[in-house]
Amino acid sequence: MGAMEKIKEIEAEMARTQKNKATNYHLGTLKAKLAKLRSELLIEGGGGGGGPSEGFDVARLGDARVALIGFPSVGKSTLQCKLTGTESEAAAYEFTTLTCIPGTMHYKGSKVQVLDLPGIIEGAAHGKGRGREVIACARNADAILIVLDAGKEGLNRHREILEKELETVGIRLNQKPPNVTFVKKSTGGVKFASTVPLTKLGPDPEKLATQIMREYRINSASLLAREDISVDQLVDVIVGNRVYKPCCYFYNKIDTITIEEVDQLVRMPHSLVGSVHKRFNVGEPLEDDALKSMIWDYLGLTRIYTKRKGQPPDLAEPVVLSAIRKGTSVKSLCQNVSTQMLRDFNFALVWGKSAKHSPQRCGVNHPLADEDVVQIVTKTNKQQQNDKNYQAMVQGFSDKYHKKKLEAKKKKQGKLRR
Ligand SMILES: Nc1nc2c(ncn2[C@@H]2O[C@H](COP(=O)(O)OP(=O)(O)OP(=O)(O)O)[C@@H](O)[C@H]2O)c(=O)[nH]1
Ligand SMILES: [K+]
Ligand SMILES: [Mg+2]
Repeated sequence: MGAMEKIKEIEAEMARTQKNKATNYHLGTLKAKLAKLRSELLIEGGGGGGGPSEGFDVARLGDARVALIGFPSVGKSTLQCKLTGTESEAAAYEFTTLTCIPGTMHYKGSKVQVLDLPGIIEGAAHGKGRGREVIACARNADAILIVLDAGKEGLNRHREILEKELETVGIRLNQKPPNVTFVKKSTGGVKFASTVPLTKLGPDPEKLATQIMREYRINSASLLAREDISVDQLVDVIVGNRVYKPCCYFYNKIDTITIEEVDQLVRMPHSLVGSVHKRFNVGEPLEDDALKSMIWDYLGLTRIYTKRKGQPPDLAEPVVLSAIRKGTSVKSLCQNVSTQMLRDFNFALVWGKSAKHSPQRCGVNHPLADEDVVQIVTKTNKQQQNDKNYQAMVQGFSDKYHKKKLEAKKKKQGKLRR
C-alpha cells in the first residue's frame, strides 16, 4: 500500500472514531502516524535533497519576504504587478504562472520581496501540480499572503483547503510555537514534566506522550511543558521540523460581488477585501495603501533611524528590522550595520516610542519600536584595551590550568608505569 492510501485509511479511521476519554490514546497515536506518513510523502517526492527545484530557487533580496498563495486565477500575478511593478504574466486562464517570480515592493522605506507563485489546488502538498515546490517557497518566506477570489463559490471552503495544504507540511499559521522544551536523549527513558496543569491531554499525559514518541522510535527524551498544550501541539513538538508563520488573507475581485457579500467578508479574521482592477485597497502610488500596510504589520517591520553624535538623524534611509526574521533589538540593529559594531558596542542612546525617557541609555537587549532614533556609542580605546587585557588574562589562567592538569596526568601515568 502506498503512503497516499495509508493516509486516506488513517483519516477515515479518525473520522470513524468517536472522541472521548477511552479513545484519547488511540486518536493521539493515529495523529502521530498521520504526521509521519505525510512527512515521508514529502521526502519521497522532494527530489535532490528536498531543496526547491528549477524555477523556484530565487535569491533572497530585501528586508523580508512574503509568498502569494492561492488557487489558480484568483489574481496573484495581477496583484504582484500592482504591488511591485514586476511584469509577471496575468491572464484569464488557469495556471498562467508556472514558476516563482520575485518582485520588490517598496513601502515606508523598506524593500519587501514578493513571490508570485503558480496556483495550487487541493492535494498540492502531496505533489499535485507544482504544489510541492509552491509550498516549499511558502515555508521559506517570512510571511504568507493567501489570495482568494471573492466571486468564487465555496469561498470559505477554499480558505480551509489552502490552510490545510500548508498545515499538512508542518507550516503553522498565526500560531506561537508551543512553550515546551523537548530534548531527545540516548539513554534514560522518557522524562515528562509540566509547570501547569495539562487539561487537554487526557488523564495520563505522560503515557500519551510516551506512546507518540514510540511511534517515532524515541525511547529516551525529556519533555517540559510550560503551557496547557493540545494533542496536536504535543505531536508538533515531538515531530519537530515545524515552522510558525504569520499569514494574512486578501479577498480580491470584490468588484464582482454585492455589498452584502463584501460585508460578510470584512468580518473574517486576518483579512482584507479589495480589487486590484478597481484599485480598491491596492493603490500602488499611495503610501497608506491598506494591503501594503497589512503586509508590513504581519512582517513586524520596524524602521530605525540612526544618528551620529551631535548630528541630526538620517531620516532618508532607515535601517529596517523584521520581528519575524532577526528581531528588533538593539543587537539586531548592530548586526545589521556591521559585525564590528556589536564587538565595540558600549551602550545605545534611544529616542522614540520604545524609550521611557528621551534619550534612554540602553543595552543590546533593548527592544526597539518603529521610527525610533538610535545612536550607538562604542567603547573608548581605553575600554577596548581593558577588554583585550582581560581576555589575555583569562586565557593565561586557562593555559596555566591546563598545563597543571597535563602535568598531573603525566605524573599519575608515570607512577602507574613504575
Ligand atoms: N474582476 C476582476 N478581475 C480580476 C481582478 N484582478 C485580477 N483579475 C483577473 O483575473 C484573471 C486571473 O488573473 P491572474 O493574475 O493571471 O491570476 P493568477 O492567480 O496569477 O493565476 P495563475 O497564475 O494562473 O494561478 C485575469 O483575467 C485578471 O484580469 C479584479 O480585481 N477584478
Ligand atoms: K491566470
Ligand atoms: Mg499567476
